[in-house]
Amino acid sequence: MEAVIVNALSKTYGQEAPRAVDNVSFTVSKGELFGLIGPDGAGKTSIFRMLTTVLLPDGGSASVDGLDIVKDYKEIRNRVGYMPGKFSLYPDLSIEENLDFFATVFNTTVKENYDLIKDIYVQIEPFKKRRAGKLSGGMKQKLALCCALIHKPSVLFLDEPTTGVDPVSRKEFWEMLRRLKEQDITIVVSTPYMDEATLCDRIALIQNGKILGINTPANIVASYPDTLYALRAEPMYALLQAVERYAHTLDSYAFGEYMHASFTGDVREEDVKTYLRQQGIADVEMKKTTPTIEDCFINKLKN
Ligand SMILES: Nc1ncnc2c1ncn2[C@@H]1O[C@H](COP(=O)(O)OP(=O)(O)OP(=O)(O)O)[C@@H](O)[C@H]1O
Repeated sequence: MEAVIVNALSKTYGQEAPRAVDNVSFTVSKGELFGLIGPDGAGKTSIFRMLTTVLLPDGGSASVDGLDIVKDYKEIRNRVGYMPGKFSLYPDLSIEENLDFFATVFNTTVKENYDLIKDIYVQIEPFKKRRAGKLSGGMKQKLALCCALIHKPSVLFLDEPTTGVDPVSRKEFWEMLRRLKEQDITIVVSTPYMDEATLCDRIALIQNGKILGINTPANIVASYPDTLYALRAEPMYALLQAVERYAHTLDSYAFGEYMHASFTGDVREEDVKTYLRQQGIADVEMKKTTPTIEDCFINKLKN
């Protein structure tokens, strides 16, 4: 069964502006962990806001848990949990006061649904008297997740939950999401971190309000159309410029301590190295590399 159905959803802010969300369609199955992957301004937040009924679409339709986001907005609000990208807690309330507050808003108690948040809450419980404004990024994020879960939603929307959080807390957070998924909660999560994309069951790559592709991370990587190389030489900027100038280069960009590049099919590794030697770049390390989601994203943007 589909937990979320999005059909040609659109949103424009103001008359002159380009569409922030442009004819977006996708579905999310019950119990699926679905990722919206895209850079700042891609339209992720606008999609979340429409699906959680805090923003009206101006085109298309969508349903969550079988309910229409416009007609059934009141009922949807009881069924979804929403963790907005920006800090959503009350900084002057303590951890336990924040949680109690969210439970009360939804006519429930922390006790009633404690099982659902237990794993996460025990990690911040020692600090339960501390004000939310004084918590570390990772702790705030755990508390925000508890608050979004406390009314036992069937669909959880998490907008960039790990932005600005340290790597260890990010890893823990994704482990928590996998455990929630086992409890049959459908999760739609957005992230600008490409490495997190691989942790989703399926992802939608999104840019300028449009979906560039939807598939499992493995299938997205498998559908990368060219042979991708990682190259390195000293100095890197000379290598980058030389590869960019090369007539047979399809795509080239810096990637960590390497650069990534793809070439037209008729070019062999030796040809590239010969060309680079002619350009005065001798000691080139060049190897085939498996594309990451980020490479796939860059490739789709170009085509
Ligand atoms: N209230 C608003 N008024 C005008 N334009 C807006 C408004 N909210 C968003 N936009 C514009 O709509 C586009 C999509 O923004 P949105 O916040 O949905 O993207 P995003 O992928 O969530 O990015 P971010 O992580 O920066 O929030 C952007 O160009 C943004 O400037």
